[in-house]
Amino acid sequence: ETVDETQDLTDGFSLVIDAMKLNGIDTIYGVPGIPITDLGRLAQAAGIRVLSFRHEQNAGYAAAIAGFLTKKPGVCLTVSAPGFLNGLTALAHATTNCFPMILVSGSSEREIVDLQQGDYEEMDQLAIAKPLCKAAYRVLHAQDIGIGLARAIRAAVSGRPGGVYLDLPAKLFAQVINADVGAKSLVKVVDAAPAQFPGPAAVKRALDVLKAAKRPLIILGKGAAYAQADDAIKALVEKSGVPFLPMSMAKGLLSDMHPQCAGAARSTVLKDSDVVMLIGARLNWLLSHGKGRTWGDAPKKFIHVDIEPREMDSNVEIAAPVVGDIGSCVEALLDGMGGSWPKAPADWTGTVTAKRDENIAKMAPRFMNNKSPMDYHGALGALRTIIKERPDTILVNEGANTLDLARGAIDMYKPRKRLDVGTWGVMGVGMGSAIAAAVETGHPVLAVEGDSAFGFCGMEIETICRYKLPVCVVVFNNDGIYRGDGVNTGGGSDPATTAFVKGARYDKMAEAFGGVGVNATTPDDLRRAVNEALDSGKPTLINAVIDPAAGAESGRIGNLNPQSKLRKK
Ligand SMILES: Cc1ncc(Cn2c(C)c(CCOP(=O)(O)OP(=O)(O)O)sc2=O)c(N)n1
Ligand SMILES: Nc1ncnc2c1ncn2[C@@H]1O[C@H](COP(=O)(O)OP(=O)(O)O)[C@@H](O)[C@H]1O
Ligand SMILES: [Mg+2]
Repeated sequence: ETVDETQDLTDGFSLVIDAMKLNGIDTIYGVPGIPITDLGRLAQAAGIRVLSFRHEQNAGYAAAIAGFLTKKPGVCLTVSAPGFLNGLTALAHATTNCFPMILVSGSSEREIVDLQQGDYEEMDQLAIAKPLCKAAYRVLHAQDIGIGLARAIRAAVSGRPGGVYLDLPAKLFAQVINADVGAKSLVKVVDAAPAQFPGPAAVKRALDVLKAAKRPLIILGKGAAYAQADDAIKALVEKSGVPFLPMSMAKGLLSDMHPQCAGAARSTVLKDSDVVMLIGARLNWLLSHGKGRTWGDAPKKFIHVDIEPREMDSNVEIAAPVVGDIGSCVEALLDGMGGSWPKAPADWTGTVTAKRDENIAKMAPRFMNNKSPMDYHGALGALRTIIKERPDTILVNEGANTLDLARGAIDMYKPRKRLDVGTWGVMGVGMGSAIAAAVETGHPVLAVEGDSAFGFCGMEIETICRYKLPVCVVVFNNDGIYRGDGVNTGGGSDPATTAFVKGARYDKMAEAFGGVGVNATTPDDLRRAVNEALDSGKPTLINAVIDPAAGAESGRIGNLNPQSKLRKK
């Protein structure tokens, strides 16, 4: 395009910002630096909220969770090479968890990279990103920025949501074109995530299988939470009368207190059910691949509702695949059920409810203990009460024991209020998730972190203080990974490989940045400090002292760890 200098002009910086605003992208999570420092400044000046983090991985986790919460792609902006690489973990995490996110990274000049002539932060970022995300695009000309961003948005949210990489070489930003040419080049994406309806035959087949069930179960996954088809899902569960099992980030879709919730009877319903309807949940390692002891010997029939056709038969035969977006699929199932539908057999629902109530009663006393130093259940007893009293609070959770025990201990009452490590079990998602949850929803956030998990992202406490976000972080400090009483069997002076400084005071970190720091040694201390934080909305970091001997190696998944057979007893 020749540029007519007598006319209004625009440039790459402005076109990126205009394309984002045109498509409703109002927030960017990132870390400034060459070549995108000015892009961040100009975006902020143009009214986009630009949040600067201390490490790109946390900005990426924030963008991923923003995508999960809003169904619009969360945007993470990084510098080239090292910044891009730091963002990649989050991009791969978003893709694995089906969260829509766009990693936008500045990059080096193609001519120099492709001749490997040693550019500043030289790296072929597009090639490196491709295997780790849903789609990856690079834009070389200013007039292609509009279509480039449009493609990235559609790729992120359509079909199975996921991570997308958008590569913007440094030279692109200062390119100048005529403003009218620029304006015409922008694309406002129409219907980015089109409804995808299931075939009538698939719906009928699924309902026939469900109707014939003697011991049916519905499993709700984070895809069902993401779909924001809350009323339809509730209607399906209640019309069918089938017990439901929420996966971690689907908790609260229907309250954990709902009479059909089988969360506390998980082992029973997985083992004894004869028909299982999966809604936005994969039969991956979290559900033992649909095979083995967990699922008992009785033959099972699976109904699988998912937008990704290739997910069907991924692990076990699917008797009734229902492929489409969850909202459309659940509406179609409800229509197919017509006016009246036989409730799930009473002997089955009775068995499930009895088992659930028995397990809840067994656990109850453990949450009442007032031990000091606290054990997990004593500390969680304080927190579960607070979430029950404050159901709008968003709960962020990571760790091993801190994650596994909190998942079952803290009931959730509303959809998309529990944000945790997701499918990979990656440590370090906590602070980014907490920041995005506060920014995107305005609700107060309670982040319950193992001390090791917190260590991966703890520097973002400064970010939380800087933006004055209503985030209360509770570090379950058991002096280590899994436990704090490990021993260096080599007899040297080094501590055990899983140990941390004994009696560390994480709360003092908050004071460094003007936040509130509290050291809590009893459940009452913890309850008081969290309530004060949630009432004040002030950034707060609570060091909850947990008994170093209270945890189990790798929480609930120790069986995944290979053990040496030759190890001396
Ligand atoms: C990025 C990363 N590194 C390491 C791990 C391995 N890992 C690690 C390091 C965990 C931390 C557990 O310690 P914690 O202090 O966070 O929790 P508890 O001590 O309460 O169990 S849980 C876990 O799977 C991981 N999942 N992700
Ligand atoms: N809008 C949607 N409609 C249908 N399926 C969806 C939608 N969004 C995500 N999914 C699907 O939801 C599933 C989420 O599964 P998973 O991450 O394993 O959940 P969980 O770990 O909670 O069981 C993925 O297979 C994904 O394709
Ligand atoms: Mg720990």
